Amino acid sequence: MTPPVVLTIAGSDSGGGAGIQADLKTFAALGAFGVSVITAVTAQNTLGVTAIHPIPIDVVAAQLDAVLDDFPLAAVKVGMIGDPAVAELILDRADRLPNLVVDPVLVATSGARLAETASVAPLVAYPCLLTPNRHEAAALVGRVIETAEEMAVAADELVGRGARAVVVTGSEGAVDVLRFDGTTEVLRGEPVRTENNHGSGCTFSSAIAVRLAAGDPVPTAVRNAKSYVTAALLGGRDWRLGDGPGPLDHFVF
Ligand SMILES: Nc1ncnc2c1ncn2[C@@H]1O[C@H](COP(=O)(O)OP(=O)(O)O)[C@@H](O)[C@H]1O
Ligand SMILES: Cc1ncc(COP(=O)(O)OP(=O)(O)O)c(N)n1
Repeated sequence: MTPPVVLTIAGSDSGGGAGIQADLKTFAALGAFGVSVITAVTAQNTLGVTAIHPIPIDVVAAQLDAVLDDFPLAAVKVGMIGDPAVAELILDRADRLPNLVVDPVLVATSGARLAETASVAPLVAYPCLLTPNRHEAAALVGRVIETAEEMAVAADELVGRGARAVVVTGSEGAVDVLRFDGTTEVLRGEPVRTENNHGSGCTFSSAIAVRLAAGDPVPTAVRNAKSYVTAALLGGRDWRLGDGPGPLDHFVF
């Protein structure tokens, strides 16, 4: 059977745990055929990021047009975009990008700055499904976010700016807050005690995109994606890949 095609527009992580590499593994694990547009190449491992090379905008546009000209897309995930011109490019082609999920990647867990807040701002006002973690949401709304109540207020504010749905993720505590269609849902997952959480945000947003491609309504897609991330965190809990926070086990099933 022909699988749904899901596109990731994101940066490459040479360490394989986050970015394009995590996205394509998630797509494959969940039954989608993955295609990709690389926005930046990072030299990265589990210990940190040592170099970032943005791909020239005409090459990013050429990749996107090559994909759009040949594949029927069922969903699109956007990760690290680095350059505001990439956000403008995505907005320019947005009517051909169904089920758009935007992870406004700003800072890696290792502390490296991957993008400026201004570079993702244009996409935040587009009716996509937005998946900031607490820190990214804080950067977007301009104040510190700690509690689930503060996550809910921030999600509501971001929906007010134009997003179709917003999930603010809470990392290790496994409490996420979804704001969609006028309602707020607090998702309480199983907190996994693990060092290996590199790429959890990329994996979560990619899994949402696959589930939307499969036809799940937004709340179901988010819940299913959260279950997948929990399973992948549990699967990789005891392995050692690199000396820092390692990747998830995307193929836990
Ligand atoms: N240790 C953990 N146990 C259970 N769920 C986790 C854990 N760490 C992250 N998650 C979940 O992973 C998903 C991605 O969130 P998060 O880690 O906050 O993203 P990011 O990598 O962008 O910081 C969310 O659903 C979050 O609740
Ligand atoms: C190339 C690239 N893109 C995104 C990230 C951030 O990924 P995320 O899933 O938020 O994971 P952590 O960095 O928080 O582990 C990245 N590091 N590299």
